[in-house]
Amino acid sequence: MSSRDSNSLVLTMDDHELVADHFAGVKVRWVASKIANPTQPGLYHPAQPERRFYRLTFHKRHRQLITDEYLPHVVRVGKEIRTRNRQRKLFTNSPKMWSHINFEHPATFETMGLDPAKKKDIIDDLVTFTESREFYSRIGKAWKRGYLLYGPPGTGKSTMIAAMANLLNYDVYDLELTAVKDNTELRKLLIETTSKSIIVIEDIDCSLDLTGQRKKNQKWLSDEERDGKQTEKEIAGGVGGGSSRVTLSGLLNFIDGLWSACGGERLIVFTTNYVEKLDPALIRRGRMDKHIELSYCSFEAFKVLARNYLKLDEEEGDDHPMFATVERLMKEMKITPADVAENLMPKSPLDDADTCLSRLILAMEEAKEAAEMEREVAAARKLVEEKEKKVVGMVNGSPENGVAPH
Ligand SMILES: Nc1ncnc2c1ncn2[C@@H]1O[C@H](COP(=O)(O)OP(=O)(O)OP(=O)(O)O)[C@@H](O)[C@H]1O
Repeated sequence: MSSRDSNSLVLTMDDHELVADHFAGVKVRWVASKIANPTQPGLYHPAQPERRFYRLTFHKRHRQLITDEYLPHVVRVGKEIRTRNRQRKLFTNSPKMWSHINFEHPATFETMGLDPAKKKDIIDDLVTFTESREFYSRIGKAWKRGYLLYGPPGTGKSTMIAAMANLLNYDVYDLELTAVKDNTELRKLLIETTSKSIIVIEDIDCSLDLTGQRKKNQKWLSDEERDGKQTEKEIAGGVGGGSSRVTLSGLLNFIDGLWSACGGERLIVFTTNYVEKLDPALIRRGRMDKHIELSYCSFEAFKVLARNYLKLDEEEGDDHPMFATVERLMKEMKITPADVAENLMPKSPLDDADTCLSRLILAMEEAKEAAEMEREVAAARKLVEEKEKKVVGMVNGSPENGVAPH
């Protein structure tokens, strides 16, 4: 039997069935029982459901152990199982409210092309976070952690968020800031998020005007605001374009104050392709606790992808004859994990590992040539520009720019 919105099996006990359990060397017995409701259904008394319960029996000398340790243990493990089995959700914000679909992204850290040491560091950090409820409460900090994922497009930022959610069994709230009307709406949406969730703001550099300056394109400002009746500070950092007026300060307030007060186990993840564009206030430690750079594919990361995509066995997976060429090329040019993945993907049922690796090598060689060509063109252009400057300098007679005519 499966629960309403989950694919996992749910086992139940039959009436009067007995199940034995052992805890700290003590044997206990659970029996499923029920009591029929004594009231007869009638016109004014609709039929009441029977009362179902579990009877626990154990030797009386273990009473303290059972009440102090065993029962809390059962409750805790039960909650863990429920969390593990529940169907997770992907929420997106349509105007004013969250709507959701089932979250079924298959990415895991195992399948991610990432250096093993970096992978371990991130997994350890996440697992430590989830196990630190008491630590956070002892030091008086809200049980939350901020991650900043940055790097070029196609390096796995979104994939990593899915892997995080799958590792921790969290829901994902994908917050599109440009669809949020103002700070009040932002606050409302964030209060509605539940515990054990990841709140994601992708491409944060595109979502907020993080320079703290007014954007030139201020279509969303009313005439009053444009006339300066609202202070510069109030609107600074508002979302450009669209009709959103979420501000940087609104977002910071939420991260520091309100959200912290919500309690519960939450991660917030920002992603960006341009970390240097972000306001330092937004990403300082304490707000974004862990900064993770996702970059071009390393040889170690390639090996993970190759093993997964090409179904290489253990031996081949580490030392295929074509790997040496890939390793050499990776030192000479940059390729994103997304491009590696795309080239390793079989394009026909006849494609075997060698075909896919040859395709990758060809793509890398072509990209390397194109990059070299681009470099040569750029160098030639620079040379021409410098020569032009010199000529202009000579014509103008400026000693700084060229040789002054006598
Ligand atoms: N490190 C990786 N490991 C495995 N697959 C990856 C990795 N990086 C990228 N991919 C593959 O490339 C595709 C695009 O990756 P993803 O969307 O995660 O990149 P991104 O960094 O979020 O890009 P963008 O900045 O454009 O949003 C994914 O569907 C995935 O299949």
